[in-house]
Amino acid sequence: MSMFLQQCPSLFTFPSSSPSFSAQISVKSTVFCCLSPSPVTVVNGNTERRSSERNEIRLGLPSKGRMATDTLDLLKDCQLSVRQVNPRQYVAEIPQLSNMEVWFQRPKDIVRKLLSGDLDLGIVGLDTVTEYGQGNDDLIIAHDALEYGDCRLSLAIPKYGIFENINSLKELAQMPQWTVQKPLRVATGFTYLGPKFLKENGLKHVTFSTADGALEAAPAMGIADAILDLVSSGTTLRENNLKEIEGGVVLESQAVLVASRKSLIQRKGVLDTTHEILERLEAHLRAVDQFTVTANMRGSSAEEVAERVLTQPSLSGLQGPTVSPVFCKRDGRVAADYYAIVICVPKKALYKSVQQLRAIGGSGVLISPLTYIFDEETPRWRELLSELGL
Ligand SMILES: Nc1ncnc2c1ncn2[C@@H]1O[C@H](COP(=O)(O)OP(=O)(O)OP(=O)(O)O)[C@@H](O)[C@H]1O
Ligand SMILES: O=P(O)(O)OC[C@H]1O[C@H](OP(=O)(O)OP(=O)(O)O)[C@H](O)[C@@H]1O
Ligand SMILES: [Mg+2]
Repeated sequence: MSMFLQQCPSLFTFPSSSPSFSAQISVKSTVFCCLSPSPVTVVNGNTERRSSERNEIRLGLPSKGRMATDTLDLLKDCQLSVRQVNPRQYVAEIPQLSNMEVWFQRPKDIVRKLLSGDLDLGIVGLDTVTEYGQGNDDLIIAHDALEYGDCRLSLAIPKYGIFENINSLKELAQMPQWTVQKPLRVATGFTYLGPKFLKENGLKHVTFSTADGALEAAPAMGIADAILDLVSSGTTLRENNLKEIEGGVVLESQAVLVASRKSLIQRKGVLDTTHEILERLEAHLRAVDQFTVTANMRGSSAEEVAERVLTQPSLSGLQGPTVSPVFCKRDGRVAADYYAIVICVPKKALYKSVQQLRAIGGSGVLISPLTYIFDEETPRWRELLSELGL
């Protein structure tokens, strides 16, 4: 059967039974159409083979785009380096984690494949999980703050024309211009979250169009009145004469570790592997921007030195200072005139800490970066178990 590429305009109505909300999504996209009279079902994920037939644990990582490198860097920093034979090969391994397959996929496909049971774990932006997960209960955010890929999904309108004095979502909603015949036209790649957000915020007459990128051009091209897209530095909006408005942020996003509830509960080894990944992520992320500071201090006893250290606000460390005697031999006798103190200090307080140490008699200050901070328990592991009812 021959297949050909064709422009297929299609019209989706907003998935709502509410008659007051007249949103429609008109989607013009390039799709594969089949020369067959019978309808074709297209799925992104498992069809025939049962996902439970495999034994390996599968982690989906972004194959390209701005998340790809940062994800590999984070895993490397957690001593979970991904070993990829060559960059065009989509399967890889993490030698530290036995029975683990890494699959490189586009972020949206990671979410789809978690839902279809073809992946067990994934790292993507929260925006992608929320958009493509569509509130599906099978997706669990195991780590919600991997500290990269920061951006927000936000509504933006032109700075000029009828929008010149419009600065909030409320003002936008109250503009008399939007009617059934002439609705507010919003361009967005977020065709689930966009309509949901605007409906929840009382915008009644809205239509949506979509494109795969460069949405910021839509208002100037006359295609849309507003756009709903990701914003990070705000440069793209500014350069295209657009502005964000108060109340227009749909969600704040960053990279997250997401898991399939079914896999966590049913697939052997997934829960243990998730525990290990979570432990390493939390220990590493807690240690980022923290330094160990050691210094010597003259004193009469460990308690006296500790008291002096604790008079300084930047020197309390994680659980208070560690103070240990430094022994030396004097006149044939072993004595401790000096004490070594060890504290953990955040980068931004580093210089202040050194100043405070010196002020109370500290000398020989040594500073080294921290790799991990392992707590007694990983808070997110507790939360995950409780989410799973375990
Ligand atoms: N400007 C940005 N600053 C920071 N993070 C961003 C920014 N834009 C997107 N992201 C994050 O990176 C993720 C991937 O974005 P990226 O642009 O690489 O791929 P994409 O837009 O999903 O695909 P495409 O290659 O089709 O543009 C987004 O889902 C979001 O979480
Ligand atoms: O606030 P800023 O720092 O300017 O970033 C925002 C831009 O980044 C993303 O686009 P991307 O670079 O991914 O291009 P795309 O439109 O092709 O996806 C997003 O869609 C915005 O256009
Ligand atoms: Mg993009």
